[in-house]
Amino acid sequence: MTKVAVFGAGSWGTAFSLVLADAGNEVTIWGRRPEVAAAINERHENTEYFPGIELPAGVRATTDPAEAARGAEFAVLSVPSQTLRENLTHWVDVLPDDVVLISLMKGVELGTTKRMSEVIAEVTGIGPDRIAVVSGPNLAREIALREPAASVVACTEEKVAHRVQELCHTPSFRPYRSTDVLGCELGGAYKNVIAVCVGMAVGLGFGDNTTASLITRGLAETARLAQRLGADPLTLMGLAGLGDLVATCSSPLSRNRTFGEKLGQGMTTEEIVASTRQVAEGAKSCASIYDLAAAHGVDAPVAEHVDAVVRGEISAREMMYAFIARDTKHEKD
Ligand SMILES: NC(=O)C1=CN([C@@H]2O[C@H](COP(=O)(O)OP(=O)(O)OC[C@H]3O[C@@H](n4cnc5c(N)ncnc54)[C@H](O)[C@@H]3O)[C@@H](O)[C@H]2O)C=CC1
Ligand SMILES: O=C(CO)COP(=O)(O)O
Repeated sequence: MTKVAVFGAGSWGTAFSLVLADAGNEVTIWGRRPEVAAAINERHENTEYFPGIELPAGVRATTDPAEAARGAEFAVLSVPSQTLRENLTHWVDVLPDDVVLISLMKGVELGTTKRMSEVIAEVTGIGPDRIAVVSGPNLAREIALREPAASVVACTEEKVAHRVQELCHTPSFRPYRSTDVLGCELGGAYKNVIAVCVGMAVGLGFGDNTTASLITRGLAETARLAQRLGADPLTLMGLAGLGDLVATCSSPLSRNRTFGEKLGQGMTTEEIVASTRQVAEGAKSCASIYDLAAAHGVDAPVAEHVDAVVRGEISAREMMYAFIARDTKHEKD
């Protein structure tokens, strides 16, 4: 049986642990809160995030990172993106030699504009051939309910992507493989920003023309930056791009879309943050993605305007009409 450590007992860390256990692996989750770890061990349930959903017997939990990592062939990282660097600094010494790291996170670091795989490489010194990412239309609750879904496992070393693919293939979860780590990560992080934007349109009471226009132009913006950075534009047409974008922008389960909806209804960022414990990555990554685009001379109006609304500099309504007022241009530009 393969031993897998999962760092992060939130929604996706827990749901992905269930996938890994369904695939026949022995999973130990590291969680910060003792009561969450105790409920997983004693009741086979993450009472905080998925009350009522039974976790397989192959999933255990601990608050001790060394215990979670002991003997693990793979270590999955699933904490909020902006906390990864600090957390990983504490975990790096307990990671077994030759471990393969798998990032589930969809964000870009503020200040450095680094993707999560880049932060992992920097903090651990592990090469890209042992760092994989999993990204796709995978709303955690639907995955935990074993509703059929597909995803992408990306690693620059295809053999490793293949190993991770086998690690998480179950009767309800179908992973495809890719070597385009950059495209997959950027697709996942950018769609969160676009979902915040779409949520604002929903909150303002606008209909499907508005949301479809934002989704489509948001995807064009993502592909533009991805291509400039060296990704394969076709990755953005796949599960980690279009697939995830559609799922997140259309689902009331999405935290990012919900965050935007509340902005559209007139709540401030501070009020929304105070109203939930769950992370909406797009509300942070809008700033880092905009910085990344600006540094590479790429036009990124969605990231730029979402950031301005999140900061309270303009209203959601002003953002919507600012998009329409932009200079006309060719659709391919
Ligand atoms: N929830 C979903 O449907 C999906 C989420 N993701 C991504 O997975 C990553 C993790 O998100 P979720 O599990 O959904 O978030 P969550 O908000 O459900 O859980 C985050 C977990 O991290 C913990 N945490 C918060 N701050 C922390 C800190 N400073 N140090 C250590 N732990 C901390 C929380 O206690 C919680 O256990 C994000 O990057 C998200 O974009 C990706 C695919 C699906
Ligand atoms: O990444 C996700 C689905 O693939 C989850 O989206 P939210 O973080 O917006 O809930």
